[in-house]
Amino acid sequence: MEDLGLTADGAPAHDHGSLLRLLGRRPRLLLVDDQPLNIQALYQVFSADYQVFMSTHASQALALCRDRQPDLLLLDVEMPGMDGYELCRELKRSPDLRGIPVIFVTAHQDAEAETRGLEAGAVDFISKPFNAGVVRARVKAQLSLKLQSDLLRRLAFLDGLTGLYNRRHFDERFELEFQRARRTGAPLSLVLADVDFFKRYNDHYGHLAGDDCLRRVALALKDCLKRPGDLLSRYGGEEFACVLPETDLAGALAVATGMEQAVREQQMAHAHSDAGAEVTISLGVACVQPHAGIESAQLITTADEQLYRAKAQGRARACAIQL
Ligand SMILES: Nc1nc2c(ncn2[C@@H]2O[C@H](COP(=O)(O)OP(=O)(O)OP(=O)(O)O)[C@@H](O)[C@H]2O)c(=O)[nH]1
Repeated sequence: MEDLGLTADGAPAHDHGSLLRLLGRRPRLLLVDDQPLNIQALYQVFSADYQVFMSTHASQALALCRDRQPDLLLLDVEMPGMDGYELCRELKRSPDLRGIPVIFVTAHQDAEAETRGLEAGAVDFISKPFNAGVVRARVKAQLSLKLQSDLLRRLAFLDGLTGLYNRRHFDERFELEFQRARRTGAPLSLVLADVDFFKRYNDHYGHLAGDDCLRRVALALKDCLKRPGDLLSRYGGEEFACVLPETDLAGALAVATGMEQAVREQQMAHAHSDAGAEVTISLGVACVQPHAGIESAQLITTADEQLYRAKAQGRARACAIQL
């Protein structure tokens, strides 16, 4: 199961080591200074622990931010063309880039320059000539804050039990995919899956075993998805939703059938199911080629009706319909 970055007491990880472990790669640092010698000095401080990118022009640095998504920016103030303040303001205006913390490293020592930098959106201000230990410690402190805020943002969209995306994220992405499909004319499919006789499972095996069962179902479902655009989420208690962009009815039904099989193959004993000796799921599939006269909610209602039909027909199966 995916590491959600939670400590034993359920709080998000906050120490630098755990945050780096969760990041799973070396942090990316962008150095921007029009003087190559200054860049070189900073490079020597950071190259052992960071993946370092360098730029001597603010406009080039902006493009690098888009391409490489650095975790932190060390920025000089004085540069020909766009200066550091402007670059910082530009970053903070961009929804995709404003999360990158900026630290100014500058020969300016006065409070006015520092205030300007902080007002432009920087998180810290270091005067040159710098002390290597101090710069390293300040970068580490700001990087920890940035990684922790990334982690919190991620957790806000994840389900704590299964590690899948939660309902909130599903709602957002589903609407987005629906609008995208309406623009492109591509088919969009939705699969709703529900564990059969799960109340009886909980009653017989206990709630903790029920939780384990949901985790295993989640993993089995996840393994059935191969395309990067597919989105699986925990939709409700024992219900899962899967959005399949650019997927027609036949494709979606194939995915749903694979999911039904994958869960059955887990062979989790269910002594009180009328659908078999093991845990099974029922699935409802709906596909639409969105057009002006149709709302996203209709796709959900229709998939739900198909799920109901699968339950009524004896469970452990998928029912599908084209809208
Ligand atoms: N262990 C556990 N149980 C949950 C969780 N969320 C929902 N449930 C339980 O899931 C059960 C769902 O029961 P029902 O909606 O009656 O459906 P069902 O028993 O699966 O029956 P059918 O859907 O008709 O096959 C309820 O008992 C909920 O308490 C959870 O996070 N963990």
